Amino acid sequence: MDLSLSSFARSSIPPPLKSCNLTSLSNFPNYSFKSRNFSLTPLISRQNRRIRAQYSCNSGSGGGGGGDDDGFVVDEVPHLTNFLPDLPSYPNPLQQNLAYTIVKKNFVSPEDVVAQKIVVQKGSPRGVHFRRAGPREKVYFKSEEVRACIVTCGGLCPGINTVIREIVCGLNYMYGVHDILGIEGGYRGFYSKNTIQLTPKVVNDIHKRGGTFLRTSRGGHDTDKIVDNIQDRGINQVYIIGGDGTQKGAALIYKEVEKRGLQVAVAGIPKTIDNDIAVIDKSFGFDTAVEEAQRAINAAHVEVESVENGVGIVKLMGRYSGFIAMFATLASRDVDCCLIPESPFYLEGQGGLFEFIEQRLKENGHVVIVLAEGAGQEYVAQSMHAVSEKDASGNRLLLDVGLWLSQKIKDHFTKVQKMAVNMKYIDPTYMIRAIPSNASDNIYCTLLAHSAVHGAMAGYTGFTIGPVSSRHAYIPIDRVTETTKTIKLTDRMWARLLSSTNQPSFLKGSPVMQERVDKETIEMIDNMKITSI
Ligand SMILES: Nc1ncnc2c1ncn2[C@@H]1O[C@H](COP(=O)(O)OP(=O)(O)OP(=O)(O)O)[C@@H](O)[C@H]1O
Ligand SMILES: O=P(O)(O)OC[C@H]1O[C@](O)(CO)[C@@H](O)[C@@H]1O
Ligand SMILES: [Mg+2]
Repeated sequence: MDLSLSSFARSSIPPPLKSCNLTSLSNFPNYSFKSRNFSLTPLISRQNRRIRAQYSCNSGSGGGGGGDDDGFVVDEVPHLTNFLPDLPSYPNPLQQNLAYTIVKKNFVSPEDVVAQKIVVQKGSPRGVHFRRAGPREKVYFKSEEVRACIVTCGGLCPGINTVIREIVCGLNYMYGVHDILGIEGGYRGFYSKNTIQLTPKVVNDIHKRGGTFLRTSRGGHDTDKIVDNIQDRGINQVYIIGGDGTQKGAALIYKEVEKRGLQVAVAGIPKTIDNDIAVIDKSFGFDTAVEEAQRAINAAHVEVESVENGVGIVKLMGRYSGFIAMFATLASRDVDCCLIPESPFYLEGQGGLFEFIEQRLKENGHVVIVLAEGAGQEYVAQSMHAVSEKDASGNRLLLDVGLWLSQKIKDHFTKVQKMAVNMKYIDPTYMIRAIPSNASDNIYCTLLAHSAVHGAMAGYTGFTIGPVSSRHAYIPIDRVTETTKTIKLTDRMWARLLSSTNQPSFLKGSPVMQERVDKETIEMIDNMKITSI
């Protein structure tokens, strides 16, 4: 009997919850629970995807249940059997795999889920959970019948090649799948290019190189043409590596595949140097990027320390989210000020950037500023009277805030303050993105790739893989695309940064900031004197 959560979802029978003390449940004779009076109501929402099992444990005087509603929610990933109910399953070939036979618990239990929030309060709802990633006892593909393909889309990021390599090797070595195609040059490669055959030998060394072995592109997503091509080529597993835009494209592919009733598993592997993908803890390549950024910050620091009134500016990537800038700043300790898209800043007057620079120059003789590329875009656009341009995927092309800020600082100090500054502007953005992944990212990429392979073989589809609260989980694609992850100015991490650099918070005097952050927070930060300069 299939005890997987998807089978519960399909049959509207909620999963057995070990946390509720139940004795028996006559409605569900196949499951035994330990408790007395119990009633149970499954609620299905979010297009039948999110399964909410509401448990009422009426156990009298504090009988140890989870309260009236313990708010346990599973954010369900689609399964091929949702639209192909007669699909046969097979024993997982990993049962015969030498490496896996010695593992104590070979397969992930179907009931294992990962909690999105791990910090909880007594009595609070148990919250959203995702299906835990890993190999399942049953698979829905015969290895010799699998024809997989891999595509990479969007910008570069350290580690893409490791993910490609590990999908190929994982499919080969764990599942005996030998037919794997590389789609070249992003989504448009499906319908405009020949494929390349990928074998462990072909991909053996690629993790040592930056970039993507399969090449990439922006734009060119045509769902019908892509799915026609998948169908024509007899592809039944699609591995799609890319950022938010790519994952939106993957969701459309999955929906079209479902509409056509094809036995095709669609697996998304989130990639973004900006670390702006929602739900997952961190994206691969991010650590490598932060580490590489240290070299640029260090260079800026060495330069400005060696001259009089040295002002170093380092521009890092981060279109809408300043994660690289924030973490690189926190890691370095040589940075005086970090500017990110989420926190509007201003230059002139009390509490402004110029005042802060002047003070640091007087105190230390130099200042280092780390700037995310998406910061201050509104000012640059105003001063350059620039027309907003877009790339092939529809992303707004950013103006060079680093050049703009360098000029503004030079002008201010020379003309207004009559004080010459020694400006050193470093733009290492592409250098940080184009390198191979470091050791820990390599391990992370391996886990992602293997989890994607296990998920597709187990018949899941329309899913993205990633760590949630430090455990790898299968997440419905639209959960990761519905919002962009940004730095919360009211979170403790940003407070850590402010108290480490002692930079202005720009809360006072910035109408935009006052709109974003509530009055109470402004007062609280003021009282904490983080803004004091
Ligand atoms: N809303 C969408 N629907 C379908 N396809 C999309 C959508 N947005 C983007 N795409 C496609 O996804 C691919 C990559 O998108 P994009 O260039 O925005 O990069 P990305 O995946 O967001 O990665 P990153 O921003 O990290 O570089 C492109 O081929 C683009 O056509
Ligand atoms: O110049 P490209 O390749 O379009 O990429 C630039 C953009 O890609 C990103 O690195 C996201 O992948 C952004 O930070 C950056 O703005
Ligand atoms: Mg994107």
